[in-house]
Amino acid sequence: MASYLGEHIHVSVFGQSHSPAIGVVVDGLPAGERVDMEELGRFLKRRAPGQNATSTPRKEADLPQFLSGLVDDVTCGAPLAALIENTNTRSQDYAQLRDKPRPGHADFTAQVKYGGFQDVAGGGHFSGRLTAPLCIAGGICLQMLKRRGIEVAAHIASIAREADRPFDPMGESVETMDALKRAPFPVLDEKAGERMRKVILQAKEEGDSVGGIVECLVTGVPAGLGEPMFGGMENRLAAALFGIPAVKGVEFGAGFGVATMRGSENNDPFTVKDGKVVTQTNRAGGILGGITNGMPLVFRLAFKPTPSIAREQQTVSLSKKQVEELVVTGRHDPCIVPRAVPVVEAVTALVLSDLLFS
Ligand SMILES: Cc1cc2nc3c(=O)[nH]c(=O)nc-3n(C[C@H](O)[C@H](O)[C@H](O)COP(=O)(O)O)c2cc1C
Ligand SMILES: C=C(O[C@@H]1CC(C(=O)O)=C[C@@H](OP(=O)(O)O)[C@H]1O)C(=O)O
Repeated sequence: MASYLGEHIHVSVFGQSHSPAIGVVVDGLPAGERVDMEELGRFLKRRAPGQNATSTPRKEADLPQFLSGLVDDVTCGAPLAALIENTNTRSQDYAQLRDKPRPGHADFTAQVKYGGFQDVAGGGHFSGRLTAPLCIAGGICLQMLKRRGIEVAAHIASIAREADRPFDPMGESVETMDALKRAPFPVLDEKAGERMRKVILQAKEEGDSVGGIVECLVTGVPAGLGEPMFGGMENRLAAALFGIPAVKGVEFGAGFGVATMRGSENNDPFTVKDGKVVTQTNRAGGILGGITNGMPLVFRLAFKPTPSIAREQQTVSLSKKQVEELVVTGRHDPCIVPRAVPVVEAVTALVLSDLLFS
C-alpha cells in the first residue's frame, strides 16, 4: 500500500479504522522546531469525529501520543512517531461487507486486490480515519510554515448547490484566515453556512449524503518553488490531495473555468509593487510552469457524497455471484466536507514543507 508521502519530509501513515491504534512516522523534520501542543490539539479537534450533527457519531478523543522525535516538545532530528488510539469501534457493523461490498466505498476493490485478507472493519486502511495521523504531521508543518510567514487556510466553498463566497485569489487577511480555523463550520459567509448545514441534515434525514467543495488559500509562498513537467507544484499538491479519501477533483486558480476564457481574459498582467514583480490578478492560482510565482496559491477540491448511506442500495453477493439489496448500518458522516477542511490544510502544509525544507 502506498501510504507514504514526500521526498525530504517523508511521512508514512499506518493503521486501520478499527486496529488498536493509527499513527504516523515523519522522517526529515528539521531539528529545533517547537511544537505547540495546545495548538496541535485544537487542530486535531477540528477534524475529530463525533462532535456535532453533521458528523459521524463515532466518538474519539484523537489525542496524539508521541513515541519519538521530540525532546521537551522540540523536534530533535530523529524520526518522529505518533499514535492515536482507536477506542470506539463497532466492527460488527461491517461483518456483511466482505461478501456484499458497499457501492461507492473501497470494499470491492480491496477484495480484488488483497484477496479477502484486507481489514473490512471500519473501512480498514481506506477509512477517512487515517486522515487523523496525517493531521498530526501536517499540523506540525503548519506551525513551521506559520513561523516563516506562510499561512494556509481552507473553507467550505460549497455543499451540494449551496455556495460560500469564494476566497479573494489575491489573498485574504491573516485575521480572516485565522477566524476560519476557529470556526466549527468554516465558511466566510455565515448565512451560506446555515444553508449548507440544513442541506446536510436534510440528506441525513432522508438516509442519504451530500458532497461539496473545499477551497484552500496559501499566502506568503516564495516564488520559485516547484519544477517543470512532472515535479510541478500542481503535480505534487494534486498527488497528495488525491490521497485524501473521497476527493474526486482538484483544480488550481481559475481551474476548469480557463476552458471558456480568452487569453486576454485569463492572463494575469504583471506589474511592480514595492519593488517586487507581482500580477494584477491571480487566475493562475500562484503557479506558472509548475513553479510558484509569489502570488497566493488557490485551489479547490471536489469531495463526493459519503458512500455509506442508510438507504437500501443494490450490490452483489460476491460468493453467490448474484444481485442483492444492501442496507449499510453503522455510523457515518452525512457529509465528509466539513471534517475534511483541516485535512486539506494538513496535506498542503506537508507538500509545501517537503519543498521548502529540501
Ligand atoms: C474525514 C473523512 C471522513 C469520512 N467518513 C466517511 C464515513 O463516515 N463513511 C463512509 O462511507 N466514507 C467516509 N469517508 C470516505 C471514504 O473513506 C472513501 O470514500 C472511501 O475510502 C473510498 O475512497 P474514494 O472515495 O477516494 O474512492 C470519509 C473520508 C474522509 C476524508
Ligand atoms: C472515525 C472516523 O470516521 C469514520 C470514517 C469512515 C470511513 O469509511 O471513511 C467510516 C466510519 O467509521 P466507523 O464505522 O468505525 O464509525 C466513520 O466514523 C474518523 O474520521 O475519525
